[in-house]
Amino acid sequence: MASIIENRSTYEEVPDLAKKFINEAPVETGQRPKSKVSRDTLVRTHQRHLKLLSEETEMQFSYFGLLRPPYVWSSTITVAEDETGDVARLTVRNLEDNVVDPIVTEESIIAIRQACWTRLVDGGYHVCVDHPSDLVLLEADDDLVPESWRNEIESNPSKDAAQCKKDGDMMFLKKRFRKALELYTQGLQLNYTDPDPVSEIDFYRKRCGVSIVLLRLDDAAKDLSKAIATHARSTPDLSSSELADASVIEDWLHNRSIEDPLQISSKITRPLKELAARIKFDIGINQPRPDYNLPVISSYVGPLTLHVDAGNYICDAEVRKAGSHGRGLFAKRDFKEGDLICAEKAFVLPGYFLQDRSSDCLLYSLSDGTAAPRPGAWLFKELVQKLRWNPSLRKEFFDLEDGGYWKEVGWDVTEDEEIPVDIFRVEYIRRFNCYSAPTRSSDLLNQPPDSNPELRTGFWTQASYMNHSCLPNTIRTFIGDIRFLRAVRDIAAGEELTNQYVAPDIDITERQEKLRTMWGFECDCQLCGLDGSISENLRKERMKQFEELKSMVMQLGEKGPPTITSLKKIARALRELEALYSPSMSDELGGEDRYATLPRLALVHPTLFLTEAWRSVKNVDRTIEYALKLLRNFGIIVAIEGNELNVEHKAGLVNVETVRALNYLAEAYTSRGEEQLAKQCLEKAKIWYIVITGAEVGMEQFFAGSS
Ligand SMILES: C[S@@+](CC[C@H](N)C(=O)[O-])C[C@H]1O[C@@H](n2cnc3c(N)ncnc32)[C@H](O)[C@@H]1O
Repeated sequence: MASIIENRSTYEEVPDLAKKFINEAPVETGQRPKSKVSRDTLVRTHQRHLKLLSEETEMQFSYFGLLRPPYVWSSTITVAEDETGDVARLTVRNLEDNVVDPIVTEESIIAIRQACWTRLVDGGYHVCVDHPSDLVLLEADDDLVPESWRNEIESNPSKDAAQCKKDGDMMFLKKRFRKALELYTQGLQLNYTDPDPVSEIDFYRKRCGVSIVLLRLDDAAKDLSKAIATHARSTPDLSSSELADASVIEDWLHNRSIEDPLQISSKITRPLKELAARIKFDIGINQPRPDYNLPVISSYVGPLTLHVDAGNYICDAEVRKAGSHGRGLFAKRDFKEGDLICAEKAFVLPGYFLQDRSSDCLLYSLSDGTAAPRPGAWLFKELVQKLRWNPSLRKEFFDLEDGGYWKEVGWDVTEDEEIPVDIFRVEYIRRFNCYSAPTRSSDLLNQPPDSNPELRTGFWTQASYMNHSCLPNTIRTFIGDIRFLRAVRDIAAGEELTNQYVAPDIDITERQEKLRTMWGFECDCQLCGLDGSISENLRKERMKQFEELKSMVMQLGEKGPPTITSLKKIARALRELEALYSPSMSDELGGEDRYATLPRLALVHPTLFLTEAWRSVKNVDRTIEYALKLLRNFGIIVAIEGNELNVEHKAGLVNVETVRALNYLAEAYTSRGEEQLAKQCLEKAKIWYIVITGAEVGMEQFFAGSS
């Protein structure tokens, strides 16, 4: 047990030092501290840190890293003493703490479960609480509070229920949400002594609103159920209805259905109805059909308005065993190219961009030395909090892939037991299953090729069951916090749905290395099977020629608009590289065209360059030739018979470049007067546009001038 004797400060330790202390810890485990820093020294140092933080200067401590204030997000550090007068630094990690609404305030009395000490370089000691539920704030009259401290504690002046409500409202306005909760709870207790249903409903409603803000959805659902049941019991028409039973309402709030068979929404007042809608949305509603007004959703989404009020449509895909790949997501019905297969709202999506390198927070894994910068750390923290406060959401989350962690260290949790929120397990699940997402996938189309698009990292539960393929049959896109999954080609019921975790590197060795280190597997898709079966010599030769071509292209780019001679030179070099994929030129391809329907990744970039270059010099025939080659190198085989365009891509990659290639073809066919072919190219390009952006939004501008 410890008492907070000094105001808070937050900062981080250098992870390597923390690791060193952990390694040395066994020698001192179970002992009382050997050396002590005096209370005065500790408080003085802490005050210096606080001053530095408030002055917003950079700090260089002997045992802390070079950091910028404020460090409120990852851990909270303060000074505490126990009843014997021993003083130590106290670090609490993963607490939903912030400066405006602090949890551990000055003079708080806390009990720590499984308190453990580590030694600091200045000889002082450090109590560390890793799991937020290991820290309990005690009330002044709690039996655990030492006798000697009780006399010093001022007792709370007694209030009546009306005063509690007023003070709670004030705290809510000041964003002191936890204090508001406390006051509403106190008010409710006082209300029991002199029951008044109107006041009771009001307290439950207010407490429910605060819990929603704090993402404590289970608590919010409990309070709203009680508010509705009290309302029903005190309304003559409803007093003997099912609405008077709070457990019926609670089940309805949790059942994820859009159905309302008891007409609960229409029988309650508007404020209660709005809270019910909020809770159901936040827990997750599943709708049976893929009907979304995408232009409207897209229009109000922005960096500060990521959260979309829409239900999930996830019912036409199911989780099943996927052979050696563990579990996977499978189509429950046939889908046509371009169809929406799933739409899912994020379980958690914090607002930080991955590019935000001002790392005032780092999530450091002492076990494998990996470090996640601020957006990853923030995602982890929000996951911990959401799971901690909402036991109803845990089963779904903890069923996900954790790389075998829980199997190794965990135990069987029975149905009636609460699943523990093991923070290491949360972190493993985060690492294997998070996705990066733009605000809107269509925004990415307008960015220059080498720009660094603004992405966030978030977590979608159903998406977490999807396995990777370098030649996927679906593409995921985002509008705000909703993830859409569309079919790249026709998919039959029962087929596994795959997507690309990352775009494949040209070289198979690099490709597999990335998948192995980040997700612990090697890809066995058709392309990896073939690329992996050819000799190292041929692979190296391809890469060598690719690099040479790339530098030719770059040099040309620096010299201004290309000349016809220079383009012909690059086209010659490209033919040599093409030969390395051709059956006739290579014994090891065995005379067979093994790449006949597969992407030839090393050829993609030079072909793209030549397509755009021929278009820029207005050579229509060459533009058509190279646009078709570009599609072919992405594994998309286009056959033209008369006026008919036939596009086959069972193992092809659809992306912005292939949409552009079709657009260039449409343009070129139009200028040759082959309107029918142009129309078919454009129709296909428009379907693929929706596949790669999620919606038709922005399509007109993208294709402007080519129809
Ligand atoms: C996002 S989860 C996908 C769902 C996972 N298969 C499961 O059973 O929960 C990612 C993990 O799935 C496995 N995985 C995904 N794609 C795979 C593939 N192409 N081959 C083998 N394993 C794969 C890897 O273990 C990876 O870490």
